[in-house]
Amino acid sequence: MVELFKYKFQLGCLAILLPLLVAVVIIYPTTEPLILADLLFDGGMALCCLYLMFNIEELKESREIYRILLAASTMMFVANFWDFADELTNVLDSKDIIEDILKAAGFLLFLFGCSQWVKFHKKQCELMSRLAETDPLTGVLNRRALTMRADSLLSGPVPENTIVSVIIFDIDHFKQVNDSFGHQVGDIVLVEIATAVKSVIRKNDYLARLGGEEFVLFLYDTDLHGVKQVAEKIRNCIEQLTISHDGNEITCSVSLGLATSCNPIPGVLEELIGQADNALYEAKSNGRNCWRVADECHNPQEVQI
Ligand SMILES: Nc1nc2c(ncn2[C@@H]2O[C@H](COP(=O)(O)OP(=O)(O)OP(=O)(O)O)[C@@H](O)[C@H]2O)c(=O)[nH]1
Repeated sequence: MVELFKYKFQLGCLAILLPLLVAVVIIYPTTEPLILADLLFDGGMALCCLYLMFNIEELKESREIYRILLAASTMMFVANFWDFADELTNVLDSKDIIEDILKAAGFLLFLFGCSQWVKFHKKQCELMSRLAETDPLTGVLNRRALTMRADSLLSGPVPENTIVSVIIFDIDHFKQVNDSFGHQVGDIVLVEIATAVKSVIRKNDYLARLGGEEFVLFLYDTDLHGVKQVAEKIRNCIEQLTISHDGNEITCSVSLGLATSCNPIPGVLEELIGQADNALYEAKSNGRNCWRVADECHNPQEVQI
């Protein structure tokens, strides 16, 4: 009901101003063109400001940015409408200076409000793209964002002989952590593990959470020797990690599957994830807390760095 009233009120305001503008054109056909143009301009500006005022009002957000824009559009509306009424009734001159000051102040405030709005909008866009790209629990990338990043990297010029690799790792017996300490502690463990892994990889390696307790790491320009070193670093750092919570000391281990490709084209990531997943399965069946390489799955070797 309130909404309807407001909508009607808005229409009502427009309905008053529009006929006034029409009246100007009809009643003053002999008016000098410049004065007529001035009248139309002031009336048009008053209408635009009124429209802006109501649109900001309808947002119902009491952010500073909207308050500034609302104040600016109100000032400009009052000044323009006043000017318009002044010219129309020929009361002229007396208050011109006040109208002009109000108009100028409103316009300056409006410009300031617009610049603030651009900054606010930029921040909102950044926040939204961060939310769309990251896993809310651990803050690492989600699978979709990882695929997009890898594909865009590989669709550009890639130097010859570039080798790309993938590591998938999964926390061992994570169900036991949840069952023993609760789901919330399980979440803390996931965050700690993601943080620990981030601390041992390069800045340009992409870490993402595939879901549950499974993570994937995309390594650009990393050959088999390199990916084995990274896998061992991760395995070792998680093995050393102790998470303290409510007097409990929680330790974990991870199993890892590795895959490498010397054909770095868009789409290769999905292929590598599939291969690394098979290798991860091998690592799990071979006692966990170890890594296996996709091509070597049928002839698994012990960790040797
Ligand atoms: N706390 C928490 N637990 C999760 C989340 N996602 C999945 N899980 C749990 O992770 C556990 C995964 O269990 P399983 O798939 O049996 O794997 P596991 O116990 O780690 O055993 P292995 O992988 O074979 O070593 C389940 O208990 C899930 O409920 C999450 O976001 N937070």
